[in-house]
Amino acid sequence: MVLSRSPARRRQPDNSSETQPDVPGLASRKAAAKLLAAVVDAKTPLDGMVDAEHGHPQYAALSVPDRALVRAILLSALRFRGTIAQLIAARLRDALPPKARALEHILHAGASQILFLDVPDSAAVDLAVTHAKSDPRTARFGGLVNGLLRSLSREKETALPPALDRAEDAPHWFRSGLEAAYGGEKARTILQAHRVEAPVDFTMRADPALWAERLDGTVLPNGSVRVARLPAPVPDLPGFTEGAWWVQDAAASLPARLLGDVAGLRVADLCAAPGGKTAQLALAGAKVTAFDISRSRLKRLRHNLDRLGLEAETVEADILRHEPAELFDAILLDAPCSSTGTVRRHPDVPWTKGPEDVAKLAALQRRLAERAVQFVKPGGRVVFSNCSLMPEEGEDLWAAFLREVPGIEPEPFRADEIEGIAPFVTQAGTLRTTPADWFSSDPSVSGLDGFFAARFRIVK
Ligand SMILES: C[S@@+](CC[C@H](N)C(=O)[O-])C[C@H]1O[C@@H](n2cnc3c(N)ncnc32)[C@H](O)[C@@H]1O
Repeated sequence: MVLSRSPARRRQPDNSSETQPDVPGLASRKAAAKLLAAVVDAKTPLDGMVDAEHGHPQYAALSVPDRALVRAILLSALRFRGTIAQLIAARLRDALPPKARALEHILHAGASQILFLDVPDSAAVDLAVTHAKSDPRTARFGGLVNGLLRSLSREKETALPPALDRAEDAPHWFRSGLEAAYGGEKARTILQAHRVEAPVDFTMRADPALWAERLDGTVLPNGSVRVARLPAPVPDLPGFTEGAWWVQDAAASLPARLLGDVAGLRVADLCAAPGGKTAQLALAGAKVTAFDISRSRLKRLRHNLDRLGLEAETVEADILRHEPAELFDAILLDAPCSSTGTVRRHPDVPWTKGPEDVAKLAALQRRLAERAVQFVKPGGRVVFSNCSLMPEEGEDLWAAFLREVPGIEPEPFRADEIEGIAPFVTQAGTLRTTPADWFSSDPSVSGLDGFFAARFRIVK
């Protein structure tokens, strides 16, 4: 079915939803389209907008179940953005005009529900139509929204599988970056993994086997426990209140361990919040000082450590300016990055970031890594890490750092340092994980966050 846009009508737009605020389900659909616009058009990260306390007002005004629905609509709309765009385009005679942004977001939010969510198609269509009619920018497209989404609902069984095969669900800059870094085949596996919600990994204070049983998970080679889908919100799971574990992707648990035996050492965690790696270092017996530039994130770190019954000194500071009173025995620098390694959890990342952000963040990381050198005693170790998949923030940055920064020498990782890491240790002795790693026949328990890590020692 091919639809064309209906001609503009003279009559005033129907603002019925403004005057009928209690059309059930309408507020959540409006919030979904609004937040989709904020991500795609204004490049606003989703996390802040769906924050329980400080989220977008339209989101914050919703009930808890409606918020969950909005998040689900957005996650699918972003994970399958190319597929949805292709299925919409196939049902239009003319491409949507570039200015029809509001209409595009209503269609994408509606299609996300019809194709990927357990929402009755009729409700998804009717609410999208009501939404379109209620907005002066889209009021005249009510008929188009109705026809297009109904056609999608009728034809989805046959239309979706080939569209999934054909469509590219990531923007060009991101796909080409992955292809250049990992080659076509691995890039495709990574992009495929990005369509599936990541499993949840836990780092245990002790006894992973016992907790794997209690949480209905499995113990991974590195000792993390993996659960495909949580049966309840994290604070309601067994072990939360007593601080038996914390949520941490298995790949994110590796950098702190690659500092080696830190028992009794003074260790600085230079970009520490919210504190997953600080907790590991404290648990391993280090005397940890956790630095972070963000007061609110440090507050979260302290809250997390309190729950876990672990201790660390916390310092709110910009480490580009801060001068340590005393040098440390070892440093962990888990630097701010493009977060392109966490797309399974944050499918907005490829749409809110671009190559210019990667370049800026790589430059910042280089400055932070140079500062790290100033925090550590001669002979001390530094592990640098981040959750980016882009070599500009990883392998390339590391090669330039080694060439250009005096007074350091690399300390390559060994394949047997931590059980299970052998496949991730590169020829250069760095660590590289991707969502295509630890891939099994069941995608819901496969993959790792994308991480880069490297280690050096101060020789001055
Ligand atoms: C990737 S996150 C760290 C995650 C943390 N290591 C963990 O495992 O939970 C990066 C952190 O760096 C902090 N940060 C960014 N620039 C900084 C700076 N100049 N000085 C100190 N902290 C900084 C951010 O506030 C953020 O909390």
